[in-house]
Amino acid sequence: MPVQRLADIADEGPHQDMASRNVAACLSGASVKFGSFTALEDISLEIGEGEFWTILGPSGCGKSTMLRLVSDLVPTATGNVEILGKTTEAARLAREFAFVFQDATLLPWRSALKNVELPLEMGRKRGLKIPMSDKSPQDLLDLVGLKGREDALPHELSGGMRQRVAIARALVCKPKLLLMDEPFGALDEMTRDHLNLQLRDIWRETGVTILFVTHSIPEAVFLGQKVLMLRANPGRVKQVVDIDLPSEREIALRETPEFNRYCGQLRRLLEEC
Ligand SMILES: Nc1ncnc2c1ncn2[C@@H]1O[C@H](COP(=O)(O)OP(=O)(O)OP(=O)(O)O)[C@@H](O)[C@H]1O
Repeated sequence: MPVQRLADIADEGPHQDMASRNVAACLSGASVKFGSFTALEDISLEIGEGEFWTILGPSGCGKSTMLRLVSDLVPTATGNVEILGKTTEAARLAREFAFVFQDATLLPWRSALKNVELPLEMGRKRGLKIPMSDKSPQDLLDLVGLKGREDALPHELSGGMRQRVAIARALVCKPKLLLMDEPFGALDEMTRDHLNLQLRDIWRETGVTILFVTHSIPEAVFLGQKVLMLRANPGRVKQVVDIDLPSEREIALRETPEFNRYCGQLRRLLEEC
């Protein structure tokens, strides 16, 4: 599958200056309970605007719950969560964030372009003043490498293409925060590699903050500036690992000793969780 790369990206742009960063998400001693079960406990984190965080941890440790907490889908039992200085509810109403799930959840009777336009249409129908990307839905489809496939119906697209439509749809309301829950988990390795490259490009082009849940250690290292390792029972922060790798990431990076050192470090951390 040909990959459309963004040739004109010269540097890290807004992502470079980590010292003077604004905060996209601030969690202070946040816990989540389901009945008497504590899913997340005492989570304190500051995620800077424009940063790319990946989240790893054993099955059931609370990775998805963490995204649901940030996106106002589950309440805090204790502690506090702020998104761009707002409550999670205010951030949700202002459409500060968007979700991409493992399943693209496209409407099967609408074309790729019509699926991308859907959030704008729904906003208009409800009379909501919603933010719009500087890029048109067509531009966003181009950005994710689907130029020429705008009229295709979801069943005419591959799984990877459907996920790209879902990413374009997530970007159409210009979210400041993109929450991605194993979006490439069901795809074959080659397609996943291509989409990893494209996602890095999209991140650098748009400046969006990304929280990305994955089960794959190499994917977490390849994508992230920081890897959040959660441990289980109850879900707590095990460690945040800074990934100090070049900002230009090509697939060949995965064969370097530095990359494999990070993978080894995270594998050992995961074994301790
Ligand atoms: N609505 C709910 N009601 C009760 N328990 C829940 C609910 N949602 C999640 N849980 C529990 O909270 C814990 C964390 O679930 P979560 O889905 O966040 O884990 P995860 O790390 O994303 O798992 P996986 O890696 O397997 O996808 C699990 O024990 C799960 O059973």
